[in-house]
Amino acid sequence: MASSCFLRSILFSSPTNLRSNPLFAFSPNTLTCSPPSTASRFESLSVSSIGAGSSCRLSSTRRNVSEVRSMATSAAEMGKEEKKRVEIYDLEENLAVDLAKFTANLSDKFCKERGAFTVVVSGGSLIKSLRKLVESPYIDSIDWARWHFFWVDERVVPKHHDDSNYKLAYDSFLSKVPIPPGNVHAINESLSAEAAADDYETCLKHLVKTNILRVSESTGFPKFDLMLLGMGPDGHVASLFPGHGLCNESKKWVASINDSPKPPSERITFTFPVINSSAHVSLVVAGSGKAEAVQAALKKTGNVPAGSVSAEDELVWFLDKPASSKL
Ligand SMILES: O=C1O[C@H](COP(=O)(O)O)[C@@H](O)[C@H](O)[C@H]1O
Repeated sequence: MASSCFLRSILFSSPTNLRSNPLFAFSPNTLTCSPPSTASRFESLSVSSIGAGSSCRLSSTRRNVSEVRSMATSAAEMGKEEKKRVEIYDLEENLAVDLAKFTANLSDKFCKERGAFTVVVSGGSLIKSLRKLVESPYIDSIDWARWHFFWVDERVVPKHHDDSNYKLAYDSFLSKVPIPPGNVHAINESLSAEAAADDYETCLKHLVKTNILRVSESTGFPKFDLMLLGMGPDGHVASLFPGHGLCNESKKWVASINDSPKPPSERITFTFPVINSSAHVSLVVAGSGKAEAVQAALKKTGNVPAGSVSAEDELVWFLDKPASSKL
């Protein structure tokens, strides 16, 4: 029962980032120098065309307010770019191996540092990409008792329904790992979408009070340790769809949507301020059908919600080769 409240090229936009050196194996916490993982096979791609990556020069000249504001915006954008990297894998199988390693490393770090690990997942294809985590060595080495598990979005359908993101995660992930049931924070699907969103937000606020969930010092929104997200072929993330007004929600933590362009129409979703206040975010995308949306998000050739995703500490795009084919 869930809790009641309900390459190898590592493509960095910052050329100065140490991790752009392929000698630094994937190790988000320690940056230890070791040979790249043999499990993943990458190909080399050039980096310069992805992301802003431009340098910002400041001079002692007096500037007017709008100049200063625009410099601040560019600096903020640059900061986001520096926290972003893109990993491209020949095979989705290798992507899944590294995604498990990445998640296990963060689990280890946060469980040791703060005694809890707050993890958010999306529905869709992401769940299949988490399959290596429920295998050896991770199944036995991860401190599952300290995990707190959330959904970035949910469809307002019964938990046993095929459209339920809870069911998807339960069938292939939660049923296989010993996360305490009270740490699995599912939505209350017996409520209306609006009430379920409010209820989930109340649940998050309670977890903030009890120090399970941190709050971002810079935004005041909850700061999850890790958000694992998929992306739709139209570039949507969570239930934030292209052109939908919810993409601009700036106050709510959790919002409801009754007109989702992708069925089912009734859903609840974390808002962008919550997603982007996370410490670590991974966007996991596979398949050629998503190549255009990946291009739009990373090369800014279009305006898709995935292009607005950022993280306070680190955003990593995990792509397979077909998904990266238009970069
Ligand atoms: O409807 C949804 O779609 C997205 C993307 O799904 P995918 O199968 O194309 O990866 C998913 O991330 C989201 O959680 C879900 O509700």
